[in-house]
Amino acid sequence: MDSPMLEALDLVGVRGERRLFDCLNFRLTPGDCLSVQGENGSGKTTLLRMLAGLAMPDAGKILWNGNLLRNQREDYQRNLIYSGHGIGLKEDLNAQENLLAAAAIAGESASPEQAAEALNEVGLAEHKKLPIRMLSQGQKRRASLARLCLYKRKVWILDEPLTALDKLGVQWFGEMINRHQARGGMIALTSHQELATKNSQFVRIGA
Ligand SMILES: Nc1ncnc2c1ncn2[C@@H]1O[C@H](COP(=O)(O)OP(=O)(O)OP(=O)(O)O)[C@@H](O)[C@H]1O
Repeated sequence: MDSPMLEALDLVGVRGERRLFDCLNFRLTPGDCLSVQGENGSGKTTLLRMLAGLAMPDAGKILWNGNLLRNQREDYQRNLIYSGHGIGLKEDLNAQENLLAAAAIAGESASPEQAAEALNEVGLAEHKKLPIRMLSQGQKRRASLARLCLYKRKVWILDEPLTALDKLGVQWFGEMINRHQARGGMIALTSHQELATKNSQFVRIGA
């Protein structure tokens, strides 16, 4: 297999009594962005968690490079950044410490200088030494997204990455997405806000 590929084949998601989505089919190759759309509670997070290898499909398959994702989760995780609904930061650590801890857990070697540079990129140059609990919601979101600048992974799965970002933040994030696509990265994301992306595929779930 020459280039990476993430594929869903007849994917089904069931929660409780509800069939959230049924027989979804899509394929992401380098430069592609999948935008998952739907109302609150329609199953977007459920789908993204499946694509991140964090939840099992109820039927159908997810393939990574042509093989079942569940049989190669470790390899897949090394290619993935998953950003969930929450910000996933430790409130008592500062942004730089959080970023270095996240990198260590992800098996990435990152120096304090590189972490500081990533935080500069997301506009937190002045705030990187403050405990997360002292940051605004938008600043926390930026600190959480700094991982995308710090380590290079092929697949970004992002659940509501725009939450709490201001206009400039949304613009900056859009540019980052474009750069990732131009480098051959793949993205699956959901957002209740408009985000202009290139090479987008749209999946709408729910009614
Ligand atoms: N473990 C579970 N057991 C039962 N129902 C669940 C479980 N997990 C999620 N659900 C339900 O599945 C539905 C889809 O949830 P999900 O979080 O995927 O929606 P969403 O589209 O991401 O919503 P939002 O836009 O509000 O973030 C919801 O009705 C939720 O209550």
